[in-house]
Amino acid sequence: MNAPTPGQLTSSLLYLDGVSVSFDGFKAIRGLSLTIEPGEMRAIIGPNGAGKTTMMDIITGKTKPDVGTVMFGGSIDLTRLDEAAIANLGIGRKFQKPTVFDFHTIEDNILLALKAPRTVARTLFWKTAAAQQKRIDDILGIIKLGDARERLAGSLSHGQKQWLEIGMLLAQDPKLLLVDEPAAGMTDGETAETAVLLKEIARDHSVIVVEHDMGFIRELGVKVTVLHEGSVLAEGPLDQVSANERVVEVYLGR
Ligand SMILES: Nc1ncnc2c1ncn2[C@@H]1O[C@H](COP(=O)(O)OP(=O)(O)OP(=O)(O)O)[C@@H](O)[C@H]1O
Repeated sequence: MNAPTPGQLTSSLLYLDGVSVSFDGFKAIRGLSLTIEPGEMRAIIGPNGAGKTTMMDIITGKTKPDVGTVMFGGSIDLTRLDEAAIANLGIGRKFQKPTVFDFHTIEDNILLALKAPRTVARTLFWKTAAAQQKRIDDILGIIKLGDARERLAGSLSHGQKQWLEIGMLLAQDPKLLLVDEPAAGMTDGETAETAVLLKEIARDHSVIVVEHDMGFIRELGVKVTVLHEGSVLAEGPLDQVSANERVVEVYLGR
């Protein structure tokens, strides 16, 4: 592959090439290459220890790669930026465990996220109360918690808390959302609703979802990347990667 060097343009929203990182001599990521196009939702699967979390840590700047290219928005070299600067560019991350403000209402949780300014431009944009309220209403509509807006976040089910946290991420208006195992611990009904929610969000955001729940991945209906031992083992539609012998051997057949 003719990898662009930092400073060169790529049309991909996110471009990883030849990325490696070691922890105490153990290579957790080895020669990882991955591209996400603008407006794409991608599912990432793979066995425990495949490097999924480490990959997310590299994208968000928590972990710096030893070698390799990590570019965002065509020309921004993420390896040179710290976590705060990367968040400011519009890369939002949702961890597995929901971290909402339990003693605030659902509406106030969204308001707090909206008021945590990602950029100066956004602060100005939300200066009118009416614009702010419309944005809150829109987000509550997307996460289907409009009727529960006055309830304390602490009273929500695990699944609803996950949706609220996704709403708080949306309030930050990210270009790319990284979502780690959203369906873990959810009921079947909540899992199905979460797939609908992510598909709606993916209409105007790029999304990377890490999941183990294959039924959920099937619902998403997007391209799947299988990670194994820190690099891409297979990539393509779910049916195609599910039929791959190596994928069955290292992951699906277990
Ligand atoms: N800070 C660290 N120090 C040492 N080893 C690490 C560190 N972070 C990750 N690793 C190792 O790197 C490998 C990849 O881990 P990672 O958590 O990225 O995998 P994963 O695909 O997210 O797994 P899971 O599905 O269990 O969450 C594992 O073997 C892990 O033990």
